[in-house]
Amino acid sequence: MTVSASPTPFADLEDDLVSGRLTDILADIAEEAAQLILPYWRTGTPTETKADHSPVTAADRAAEALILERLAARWPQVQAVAEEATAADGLPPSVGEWFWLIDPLDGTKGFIQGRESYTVNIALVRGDAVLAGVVTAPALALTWRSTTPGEGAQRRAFGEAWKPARVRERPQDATALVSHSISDEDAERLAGRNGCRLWQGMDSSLKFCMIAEGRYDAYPRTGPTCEWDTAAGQAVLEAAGGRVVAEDGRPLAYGKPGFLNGPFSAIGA
Ligand SMILES: Nc1ncnc2c1ncn2[C@@H]1O[C@H](COP(=O)(O)O)[C@@H](OP(=O)(O)O)[C@H]1O
Ligand SMILES: [Mg+2]
Repeated sequence: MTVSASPTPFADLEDDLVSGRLTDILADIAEEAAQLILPYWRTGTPTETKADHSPVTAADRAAEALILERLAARWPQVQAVAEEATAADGLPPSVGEWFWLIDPLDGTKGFIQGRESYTVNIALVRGDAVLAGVVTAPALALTWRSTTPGEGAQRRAFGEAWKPARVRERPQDATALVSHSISDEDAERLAGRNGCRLWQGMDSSLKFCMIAEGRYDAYPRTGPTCEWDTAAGQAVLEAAGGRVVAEDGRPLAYGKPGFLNGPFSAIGA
């Protein structure tokens, strides 16, 4: 008698991950969300304030609803942890081995002020490690993704073919990216601590992608972020040859209490 192992509920998800189909599909979903967001940008869309005092708009909510619907249709077995659902309904009491981390609109403050660097983020986590991710910048019409594990990162302009994305060797005048929410003094200190003479402010997870494509060298962060702010960017940057390390020197881990990150440094080469 032959006994065949019954496939786990996650076998097709793993197949999609290993074949690279997963981030093909995630990229299409993120770009579809971008098309929902763009009509709200620079049109004076009303802003509400969430319980944590951070801003939210109808664009955040519409994009998240679309992403959750698309993910559930294709992979109904995978739990989703998403910024706006969490803000409305509270944190899930627990997560399974596999889960999505979704930030439908990262860099909302900049989005409201009409800046270009806001992003759509979808990442797949297994245990405490991020395995795959996609970041789309609607206003720039660009998407970055991790590919089959071990096969690098890619970037595409909307409607065009994927091209490889890779971190650069550190130049003489290495440049750090930092959040707009910190002071110039803190930016200079953090950049110096990461071996960068220069620094520039930028919103959202775009910072990870700019390092992943070899335009900048580091993104030090001491202020709090949520796991959905970093997971997709970390997957892209790691695939591109970079690292995102917590204070203990290990890769930034996921599924932590409250889905809250401590300080970290994202580093290119
Ligand atoms: N006190 C806090 N706790 C948790 N996350 C915070 C925070 N203050 C800022 N953030 C996160 O930092 C993100 C902005 O990062 P940056 O300054 O690099 O653009 C915000 O994402 P959203 O714009 O999605 O709310 C928000 O989630
Ligand atoms: Mg965010």
